[in-house]
Amino acid sequence: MTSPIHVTSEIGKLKTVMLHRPGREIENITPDSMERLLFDDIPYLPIAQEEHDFFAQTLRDNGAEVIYTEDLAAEALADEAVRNEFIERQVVEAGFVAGVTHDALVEYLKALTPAELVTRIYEGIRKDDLELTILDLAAVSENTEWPFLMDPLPNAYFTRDPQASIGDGMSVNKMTFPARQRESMITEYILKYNARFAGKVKVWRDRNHASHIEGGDELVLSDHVVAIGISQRTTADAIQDIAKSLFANSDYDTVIAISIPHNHAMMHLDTVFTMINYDQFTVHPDILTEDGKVDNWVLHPGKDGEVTFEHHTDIKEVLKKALGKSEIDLIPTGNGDPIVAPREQWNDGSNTLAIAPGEVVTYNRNYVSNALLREHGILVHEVRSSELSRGRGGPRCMSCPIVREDI
Ligand SMILES: NC(=[NH2+])NCCC[C@H](N)C(=O)O
Repeated sequence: MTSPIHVTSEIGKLKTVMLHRPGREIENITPDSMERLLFDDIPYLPIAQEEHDFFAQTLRDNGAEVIYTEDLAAEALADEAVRNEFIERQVVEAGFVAGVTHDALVEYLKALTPAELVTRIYEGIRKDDLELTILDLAAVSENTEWPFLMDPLPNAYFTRDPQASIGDGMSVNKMTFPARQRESMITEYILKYNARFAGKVKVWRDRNHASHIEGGDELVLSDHVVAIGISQRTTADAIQDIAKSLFANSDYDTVIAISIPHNHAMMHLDTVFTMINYDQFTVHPDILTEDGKVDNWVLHPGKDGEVTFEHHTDIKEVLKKALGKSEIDLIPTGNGDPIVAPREQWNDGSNTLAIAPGEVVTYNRNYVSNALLREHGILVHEVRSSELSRGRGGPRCMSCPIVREDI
């Protein structure tokens, strides 16, 4: 069985990548819901779509096949029984376990075609989409001011996070905030029922867990080393859990767990640290102490399926050893300037997507970081970023590599 997924590094030439084109879900954000929906502003959709199309075209122009979650999901949900099960689970996870509202939502969604269903799940379902009469007590308590019964999923264009390709398999993630949790159910159905993936993909860890992990924290450094952020979104126990599964079922034998601040600006490891070449990384200076240290733990297979772990602080030394390099070049976001670095990090200046060793896609607005990358010999393709950046994610967040060439 050859897997349709193959990602053994962050930097191997990108062959297939999964994106989601932002849709009307973006317009279903309001000032009141913004924080809960994990946005800092409301992007202007037509421009966000133009910017996203430009991003997709940049990837295609450089040899990548671009596939869209919305298309994969619609294909996966072609069968009526599968679709009905998906609808039931989406409605339950949106908080309607039974009762009048549950039934009305299920009925409404069942009348849609697969493509419409997927679009509506992303956009959210408003009360006034349904003809609802309040007939039971549960429906009375569900009748809040908020116009949506099922919230929009505006973060879906950050396809990096609900799942992560590692080697020939995936981790399908239990996400941290309710605003995003239903996103990874879409991945689950794609892997299970889309002909491209069905029956061919190993799942290292599924979404049926209490502890959470998100793809922005999962960095594939080589064919046997992954780095995972201990962050606002990824817990240490989830890391230990996926490490055990990788050690038991794959060629991975090293997990470097890197501790980063738990805040919105740096919600994932890939907002402060990315791999861009065999021996080059971007790093936001604020995660390092003055002498360049950061708490990290190196996990290896132990006895009886357990894992061993050692504490380190010298990340350069850890990377050198894990990757077998004599030097590691850490390139600071915003050239380490105390104003430029946090400004450019906020707009994802550290969130570079490597499309080949030493070749990256970045947002054009982070011009100080981009100039520095070029000085360090990196080939930089800039993409437009006025609206997309308002969701607090950059080129790495907006892409889920499915196939990369081995390095
Ligand atoms: N891989 C990433 N850094 N993703 C960024 C996700 C941003 C999104 N608004 C969230 O808070 O979830």
